[in-house]
Amino acid sequence: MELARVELFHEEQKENARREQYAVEGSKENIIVGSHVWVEDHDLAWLDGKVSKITEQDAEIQASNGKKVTAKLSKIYPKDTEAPAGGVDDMTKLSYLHEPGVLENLKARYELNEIYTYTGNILIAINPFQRLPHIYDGHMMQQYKGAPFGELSPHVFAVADVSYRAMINEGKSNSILVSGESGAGKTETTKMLMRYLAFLGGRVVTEGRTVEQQVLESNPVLEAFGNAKTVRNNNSR
Ligand SMILES: Nc1ncnc2c1ncn2[C@@H]1O[C@H](COP(=O)(O)OP(=O)(O)OP(=O)(O)O)[C@@H](O)[C@H]1O
Repeated sequence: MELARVELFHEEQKENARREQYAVEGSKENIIVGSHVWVEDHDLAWLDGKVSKITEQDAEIQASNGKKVTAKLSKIYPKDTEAPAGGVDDMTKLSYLHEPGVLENLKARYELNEIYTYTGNILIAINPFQRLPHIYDGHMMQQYKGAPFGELSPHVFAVADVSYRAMINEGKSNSILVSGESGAGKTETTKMLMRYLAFLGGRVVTEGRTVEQQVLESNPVLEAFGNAKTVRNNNSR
């Protein structure tokens, strides 16, 4: 799973953007025989299962794939059995904000082609490795225009919109930070941000073409400089 994280920075929101993450490790207080848990797995990253026995600091887990695993209590994490099957659109709604819980939520959404998920006002984007034109078309841009943040499904347009509005209303500079490993989708995400910002502000026509057209047409030229094919990305910059 390739992840890109889009962070929105705004003077007053800088602190909020760094929401404290907490991990709920297993202990004798929150894990008993019969508890549903996550345990690390060499091949699958995380396996879910049910605790069948507890001895001193260890737990024996009957995993859902049939494996029997023994792990330290501090290395297992409680699983929320009531989490919605399709995941939640904001990770702050999860009962347990730990790695397996977060990954399971992103996986559930990805399987439904929901590539965007919020964690507060941070947007997590998962590379779909396929074109999803319907989520970036003109109708979609129109929908996000002026919509309060969090009202519509998580989207890169929502991040661009709130940033643009803050700049206009408060007259302050705003930055959007796009981070992620090679091939995660930073360039594609940035293109969508630029397209949306150009859509909002680029209606002035000069020499027969709108600023929107001119900004977007400059993209392939800029991409041509320093472009390379790497193991992780055919279009790396
Ligand atoms: N939102 C998306 N929709 C469709 N395809 C995407 C999307 N995001 C990424 N991709 C696909 O993944 C490929 C790699 O993405 P991209 O070039 O944006 O990665 P990157 O994070 O900028 O990588 P690098 O750091 O190596 O430059 C794209 O060429 C595209 O095929």
